[in-house]
Amino acid sequence: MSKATPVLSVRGVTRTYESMAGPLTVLKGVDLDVMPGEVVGLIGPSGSGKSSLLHAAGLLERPTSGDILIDGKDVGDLPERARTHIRLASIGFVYQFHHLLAEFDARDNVALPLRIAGVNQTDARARASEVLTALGLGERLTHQPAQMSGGEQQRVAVARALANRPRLLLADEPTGNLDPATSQTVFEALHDLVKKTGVAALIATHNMELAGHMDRVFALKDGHLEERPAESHAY
Ligand SMILES: Nc1ncnc2c1ncn2[C@@H]1O[C@H](COP(=O)(O)OP(=O)(O)OP(=O)(O)O)[C@@H](O)[C@H]1O
Repeated sequence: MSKATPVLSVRGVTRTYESMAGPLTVLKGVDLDVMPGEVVGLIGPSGSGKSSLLHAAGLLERPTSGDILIDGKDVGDLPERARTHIRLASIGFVYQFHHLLAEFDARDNVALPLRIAGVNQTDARARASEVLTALGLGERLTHQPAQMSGGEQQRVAVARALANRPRLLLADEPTGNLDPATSQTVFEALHDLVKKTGVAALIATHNMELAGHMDRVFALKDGHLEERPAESHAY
């Protein structure tokens, strides 16, 4: 039986920034595979390079060296247009701050990227409603961000990232702005949907309680990834 292909493969990735004090290498040869339906946690102190790794994995930046493979395909040598296409079609992002559009309701915030991807209004709204309902927001479809709690707003951001049915979900401190109980609710909703849809998820977090519920956890230390022993007890 052939082994499944990872959705994301990071191979020997390095990232060096030029700074006033000289070159700063934050990633020193990172290897990581994330499989379909897997939730992988990325931990490490502030400045250890978590966002740098997510930006490389999300094709937002090119690593200094090493390869990024999406569904087994090396995307490093592709022109920017092709990388943008893969990003729009296959990768969803969730950030610490939701960046929802204030004048749009929940459904239209989620439908917007689908409209940009060419889905018609009726279908985009139907799919947005479906994902929002799956995240427990069926009663909030026509609420604007200001009419929702922080946790609800962040679940809308998760719905927006997943509405296009991406292969890969990248989240940078998705619950960093929420209180512990709300963090847990948002994470549970995200985790549940990842497991249902089979998307591969890589989630940077400072929240060790949440990290304990992920399938595997890696710590970034001195530019390298170290796997942390599983203490996970799945939801
Ligand atoms: N564009 C840049 N130019 C120069 N240095 C940068 C740049 N981006 C990041 N850095 C530096 O690289 C290091 C890693 O940053 P990064 O944002 O990846 O860390 P992080 O682990 O995500 O931190 P945090 O948990 O605070 O978000 C930091 O020291 C940061 O100052």
